[in-house]
Amino acid sequence: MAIRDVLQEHLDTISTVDLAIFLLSTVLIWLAIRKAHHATRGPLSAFPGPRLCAWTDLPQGYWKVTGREHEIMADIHSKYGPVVRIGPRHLSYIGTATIWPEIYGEKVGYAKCLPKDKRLYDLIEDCFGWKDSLAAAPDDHKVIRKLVVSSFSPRMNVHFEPRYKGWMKKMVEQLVPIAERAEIMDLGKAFQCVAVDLQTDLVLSVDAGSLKTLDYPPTKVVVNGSLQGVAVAHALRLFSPTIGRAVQKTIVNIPHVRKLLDNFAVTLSKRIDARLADPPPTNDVLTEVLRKTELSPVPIPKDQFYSTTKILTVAGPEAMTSAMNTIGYHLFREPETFKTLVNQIRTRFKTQDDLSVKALSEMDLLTAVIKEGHRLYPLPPGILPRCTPKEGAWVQGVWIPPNTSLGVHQWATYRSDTNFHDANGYHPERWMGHPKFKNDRLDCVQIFSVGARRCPAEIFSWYVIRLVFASLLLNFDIELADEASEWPQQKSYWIWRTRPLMCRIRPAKKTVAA
Ligand code: HEM
Repeated sequence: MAIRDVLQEHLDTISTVDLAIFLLSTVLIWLAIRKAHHATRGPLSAFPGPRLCAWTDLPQGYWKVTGREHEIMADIHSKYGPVVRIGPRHLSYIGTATIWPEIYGEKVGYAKCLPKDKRLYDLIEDCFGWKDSLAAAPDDHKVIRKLVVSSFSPRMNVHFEPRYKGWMKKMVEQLVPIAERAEIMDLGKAFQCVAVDLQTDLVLSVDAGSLKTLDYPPTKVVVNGSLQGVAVAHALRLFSPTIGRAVQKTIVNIPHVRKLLDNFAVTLSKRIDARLADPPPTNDVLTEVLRKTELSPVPIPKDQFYSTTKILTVAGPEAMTSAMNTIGYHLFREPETFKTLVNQIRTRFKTQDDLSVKALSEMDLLTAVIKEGHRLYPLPPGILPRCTPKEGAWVQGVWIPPNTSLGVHQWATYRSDTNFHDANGYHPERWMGHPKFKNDRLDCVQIFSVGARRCPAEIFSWYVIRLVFASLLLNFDIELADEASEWPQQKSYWIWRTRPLMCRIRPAKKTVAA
């Protein structure tokens, strides 16, 4: 019998359902073999890591949702080494002075910077519809960034110094009555309020009025309320960008959530419109942004201009507050460092008016305290993910295949014993050349990132953080309250969900007994 006849005979006896099951099984088996090959023999199989992570992004997604991803990743790095495979297409690195520029720096010229991993960065655009510089694609980013960098130049910081000092005075005035009653308060509120008011004034010449109430502004409610949702959306996008986006769209369109997000965006838009209609007598950041917009050889779309202005008034204060919380918490719980710094400040400056950005930048202990705080609770604690392009990329002499998400894990880097002596301990003296810490790799700390997409407001942040702490220590005696004992247990959902920083404040004595 010819082969054709045999096949014909069998096909006649196979039902359509059997055929469908057969085809489906074949596809599933083929997919399973492909997955197994990618997990165990693919180009990333040479990297160590938890076995399940080579097969699926589920563990990584789960860690993100728990809010404890930072600690889990530090454990994973100490078990598997400096480069770990944390997903089928994900690598996490312990940062060093050379790894940072390799992943985040310009490779050859600007265009060769690794693009951001959209699975995280598109989340913001999909929530608010903002096309800001954080999430912008490389070409758009090039244009948007020019709008903001000059606003934070050293020259502009000198121009803005009287404004900074004005806001410090207002913060102190608001805290004086509380100190006179020796009350316990959440000092995090003072950090948040001064950051929001100062920044809104700087960008839009508007008084946001937060310090007047000394309470968290409405933006904080939106940010804190959405953090875990953002982590869930991110986790789903790792698993499947399409499903993740669909679920996120469903959530943000729940009427209550939509209203909250829209109110948030509309309030900001109205503030920008009001400022545009009524220019202030002295230049603010928007003056600079408008000037750059007019000079730009490429027309800047209106939505990009608004989004950029919005991100400056929202992302900045959030980052500053988070940084000041961690710097404060660690400083206030170390009596020796605290007393030494207080005495230095009260000896050098007699009144609030004496504080100047230049003089403060010469105070080594203050600088060290800020750096050590940044190191212990970096923002963000996790990875700023980048993605390899279609031709792949070379990192540390190893070829990484296309569409691999990779980045430096900040928390794991800064808590690694390979980089720091007593990595989990608080030692500002490591930044002051103390011999005990001579082997510390201080240059692996890049809290503001590096390369074309690093933070444009680094100098500004330094100025303001120094002024805030000097103002507090000059005017108040501060003590951590028992209620602050749980502060370190705060969770991270890409950024920190900060816990209250409960402190008792009193009017300052002249110097503090050593
Ligand atoms: C201690 C405070 C701050 C820290 C630790 C910090 C950290 C960072 C980091 C790590 C990035 C890179 C993000 C990425 O690669 O996705 C970044 C970007 C950015 N930061 Fe900051 N930042 C701080 C304060 C501020 C302030 C006060 C402002 C606003 C005035 C600001 C505005 C921005 C903007 C606009 C970007 C996007 C830059 C770009 O894409 O070109 N930051 N920041």
